[in-house]
Amino acid sequence: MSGVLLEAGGLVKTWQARGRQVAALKDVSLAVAPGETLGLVGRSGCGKSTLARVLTRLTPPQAGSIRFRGKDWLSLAGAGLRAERRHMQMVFQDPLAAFNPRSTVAGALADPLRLHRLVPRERRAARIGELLERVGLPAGYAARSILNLSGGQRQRVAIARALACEPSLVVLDEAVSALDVAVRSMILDLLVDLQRERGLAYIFVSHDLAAVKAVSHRIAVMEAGEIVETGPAETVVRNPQSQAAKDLVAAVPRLVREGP
Ligand SMILES: Nc1ncnc2c1ncn2[C@@H]1O[C@H](COP(=O)(O)OP(=O)(O)OP(=O)(O)O)[C@@H](O)[C@H]1O
Repeated sequence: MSGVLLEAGGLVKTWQARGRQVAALKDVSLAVAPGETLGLVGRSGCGKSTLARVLTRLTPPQAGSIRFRGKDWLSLAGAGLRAERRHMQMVFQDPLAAFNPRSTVAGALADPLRLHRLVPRERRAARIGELLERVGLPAGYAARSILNLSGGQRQRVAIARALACEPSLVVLDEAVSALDVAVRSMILDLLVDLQRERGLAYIFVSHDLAAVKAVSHRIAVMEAGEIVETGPAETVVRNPQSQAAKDLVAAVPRLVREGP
């Protein structure tokens, strides 16, 4: 893990809501190395999703800079942006919202392969089968409707779709929060395996410190639109410095705090 894959500085995002201004990001800076997982944790409303959306360019910030893979990410446009986008993928809490619900699994996975011309047409079906098997689903699931999958299976398809793009960074926003505990730990194991295998970096956004600690190398703690603490995951959990981190740590079971 050397060098910097993503570097954001001075991000500011203020939402306008019914005549009111909400400062969701006040002056946020962070960096992620290749192959690293940065956990982003904080209580509801602190600005985590806004930060994920700004980093993935779903929402423009009012100020700040982002360098990704050595390029000025916020100034890319047109074909340059389309080409670069595949390197940063996002997985949301509710994958149904990210898929066309009328699509089959194969359709959902074929889109990025076609769009980014990643495999020739005649190899597409085989690649879809490989991707499904890699995330722990039978290749035969390709023919199923997205609607006929469980939440955990849908999240596996969302991960497969991100992988199809061969990204360097995947931003996961509450990606396991809606899953039951057993499925959640299987998906977390899958994410860690994929990272080891492919050198992927993750930004893992969650309000759940236990899940964040399970996968993160470093943790950034957010509070009211600011990152108030960043450090190695073990250090933040064992010896939190900010009040926000102390509150999060106090809310998780002792076993998680003290680790194996
Ligand atoms: N599209 C929007 N329009 C107006 N205000 C918004 C919008 N999105 C977020 N906000 C506001 O910005 C603040 C930060 O919200 P955000 O969703 O980023 O926080 P969060 O930490 O991800 O919270 P949660 O875990 O509850 O999703 C909140 O006060 C929220 O109400």
